[in-house]
Amino acid sequence: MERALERMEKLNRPTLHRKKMKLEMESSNRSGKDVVVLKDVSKGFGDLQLFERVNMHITYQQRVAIVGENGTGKSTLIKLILQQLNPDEGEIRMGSNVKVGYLSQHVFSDMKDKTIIDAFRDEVKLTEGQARHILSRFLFYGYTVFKKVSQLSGGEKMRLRLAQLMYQDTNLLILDEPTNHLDIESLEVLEDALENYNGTILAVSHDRYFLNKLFEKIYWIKSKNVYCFEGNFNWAKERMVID
Ligand SMILES: Nc1ncnc2c1ncn2[C@@H]1O[C@H](COP(=O)(O)OP(=O)(O)OP(=O)(O)O)[C@@H](O)[C@H]1O
Repeated sequence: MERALERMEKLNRPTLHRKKMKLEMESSNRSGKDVVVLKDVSKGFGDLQLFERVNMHITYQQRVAIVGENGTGKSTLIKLILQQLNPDEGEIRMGSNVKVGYLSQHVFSDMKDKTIIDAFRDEVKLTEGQARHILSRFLFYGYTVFKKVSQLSGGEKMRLRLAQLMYQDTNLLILDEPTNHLDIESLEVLEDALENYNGTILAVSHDRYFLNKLFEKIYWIKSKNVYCFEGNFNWAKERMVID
């Protein structure tokens, strides 16, 4: 609540203090129209049945969010789509030429000793000058690019990972709770980047402001079912309460 108020105050300000980020996002090779299709998918762990006979259909350039109470299986659904887990039943299909970029909450565990610029250039082949120019758009100015990844806050790590994903050859971004623990400036960078992204976005989030601002289709997990709403989060919420 406090953070929501802080954000509203900031947004009501006539001018933002930082320079608006301008990204010419490359979603180079587009994917086919069908991006992710789930047909009658069921998944559980032992006695815990998470969902039964779930269907999903995500098409190119849709902004799709998965919501639901804690423990309903949102991250599990993402892991199924990423093929990190297998379904108990049903079929999961990725469309043609889908190139996934995944932003999880546990990034860079293997890159702790690298600097920001080295971690970025490991993933995106650019000269140092080009890399520094891009990193400044993600709020890493001047000598901050030489800071070690191990010293970064959660918000800084997210910005670095986002910078990598935006300049890699992806056309489907999968984001697991991307706004968790972010400061206001990092939230704005994230929102700007996603607004400008040319590909498809699939995110798990609890952040209502973020959900309403960016997403047009909601999959809501409740009581082992997944309900689909072609509208924003508030619209979906009204219908979930009525049903
Ligand atoms: N590999 C696993 N083995 C056994 N149980 C698991 C496994 N992964 C997840 N679970 C259980 O499945 C349930 C759903 O977990 P999941 O992380 O998908 O939920 P979630 O909706 O993403 O939750 P949250 O909103 O709290 O992040 C939880 O009870 C979790 O403990």
